[in-house]
Amino acid sequence: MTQSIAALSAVEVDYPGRGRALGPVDLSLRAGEVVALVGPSGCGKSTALRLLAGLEQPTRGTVTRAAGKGETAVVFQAPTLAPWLSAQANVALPLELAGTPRAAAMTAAQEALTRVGLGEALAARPVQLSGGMAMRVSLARALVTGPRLLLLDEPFAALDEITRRALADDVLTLAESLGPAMIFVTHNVEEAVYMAGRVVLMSPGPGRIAGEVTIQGPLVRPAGFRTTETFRQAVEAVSGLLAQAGARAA
Ligand SMILES: Nc1ncnc2c1ncn2[C@@H]1O[C@H](COP(=O)(O)OP(=O)(O)OP(=O)(O)O)[C@@H](O)[C@H]1O
Repeated sequence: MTQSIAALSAVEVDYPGRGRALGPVDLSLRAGEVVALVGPSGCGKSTALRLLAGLEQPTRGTVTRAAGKGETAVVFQAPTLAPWLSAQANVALPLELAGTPRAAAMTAAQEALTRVGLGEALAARPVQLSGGMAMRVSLARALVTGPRLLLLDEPFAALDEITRRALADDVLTLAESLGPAMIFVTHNVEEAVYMAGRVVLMSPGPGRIAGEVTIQGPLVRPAGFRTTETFRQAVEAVSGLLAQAGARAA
């Protein structure tokens, strides 16, 4: 059986004054797999991601993480780049903080930026970057340390459709060559089905796993995948489950 990189077992989260926000939830991420987390607003997707990242502890239940802190990378919707640093220095930062000498960190950052198509924008400051470029820098910064686990919280939500689609392909190509287990939150059903081998649906009140849809096919999707019957059926299945989860939320 493929190794579990991170797992939630019978996990529950209570927030003071709010009661149970999440659980019980069981969710396991295997090495090299791409999982999408979809569900109505407030159903606990970000909380589940923070637990898997080790950024938050559950009230009850167990979080198992084979990927250590230094092997886990998180990308948020807002790129959170340091405005006073160049793109290259931003990407080099996590390596430098981990003790890599500056010259080696800058070389690795150049390679990572080249991989995401920004080899010509090394010296650019964040203010000079478009939203899509800033997200690419964020991705390069997340991947430069060679994480075993990559978590993305609505990474493309602020971007236009064409940029989203280009980035989706880039992320899959990078995931294929670098091999981290990847889990991302999205509100976009087509994006979830396109990018993930497994779409996990959550329902609110408290947040639970409401269902799961597996999508066959290679990690890097072939041209025209969005027009295939496999894609259409998976979108229909996820949309059906999402409607049920939403009805429970209403
Ligand atoms: N630190 C906190 N204190 C109190 N309540 C919280 C805290 N963090 C999250 N919550 C609550 O827990 C529930 C789950 O929140 P979470 O952000 O995980 O949901 P989500 O599915 O990611 O939502 P969205 O899609 O809107 O981003 C929500 O009702 C939220 O208000």
